[in-house]
Amino acid sequence: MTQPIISIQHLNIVNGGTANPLLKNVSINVKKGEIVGLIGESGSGKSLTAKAIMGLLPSTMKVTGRITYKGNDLLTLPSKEHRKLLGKEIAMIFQDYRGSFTPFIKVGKQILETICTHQPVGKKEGKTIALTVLEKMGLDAERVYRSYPFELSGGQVQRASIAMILALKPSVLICDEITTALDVMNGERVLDYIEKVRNETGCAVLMITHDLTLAYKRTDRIYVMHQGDIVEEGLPEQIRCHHQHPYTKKLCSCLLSLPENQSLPQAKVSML
Ligand SMILES: Nc1ncnc2c1ncn2[C@@H]1O[C@H](COP(=O)(O)OP(=O)(O)OP(=O)(O)O)[C@@H](O)[C@H]1O
Repeated sequence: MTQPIISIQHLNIVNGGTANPLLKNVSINVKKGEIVGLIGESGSGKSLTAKAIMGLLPSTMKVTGRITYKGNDLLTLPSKEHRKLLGKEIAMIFQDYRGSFTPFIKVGKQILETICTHQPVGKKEGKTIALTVLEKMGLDAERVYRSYPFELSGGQVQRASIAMILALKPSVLICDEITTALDVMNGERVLDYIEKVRNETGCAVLMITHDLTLAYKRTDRIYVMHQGDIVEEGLPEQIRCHHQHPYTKKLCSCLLSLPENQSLPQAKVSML
């Protein structure tokens, strides 16, 4: 059986001075080449799980358990060693993209610097990689490359920040609600490209989302999180049709109540 590339075991997080744990005994495994969904309502602990992997939790939080990556426990790894893994090996696309770029440095320069820091390439090759990924995100690559972040729309900045991370081709990619700021077509385009990168590089993807449809369509396996607990895990179809936990049932009932087969009244559409 293939071993997970990243394994979270019995992760508990308590915020200093409070009794209620924010995460309770969370265990999640992601194998090479797998896209794993982590779904749950707002505040259930999805982002804290991601931040624990990235070593980005506030120092006030007390963390126990293990997060194993290539034999290292990320929770006990010295922060200098942990930081070395970020980018090329473990990368995260954040829900809040606004901090991805420094406002007064052109987007292209920032992407190029990131690529050249993490990949053994020179500036010329780095620029070609940057332009290619920007184009894959459906952007006017040349224009975005020479723009300042404030000259772009929110969705364009988000796609440029996703391009910057995907250019690094990490072994583990964490995506935290990455399509929330995007329109449907661009969201699909970004997810298609992530799938392509996964197929080409075999990277492991942890896809955090509260969008059940996205999780069903785009992941190989799903974990359901509720109030800091993993309450269910399985294949998308198992979660959809054979769930056991009352919370998963509640989640799925929202999706299944969509009027999929209902005959809708004929609407008149006029072409302009
Ligand atoms: N810096 C912090 N200090 C104290 N509590 C925090 C902090 N960050 C998050 N929390 C708490 O931890 C819990 C889980 O938060 P988390 O951000 O992981 O939720 P989430 O599932 O990602 O939600 P969303 O889908 O809204 O992003 C919440 O109760 C939240 O209030």
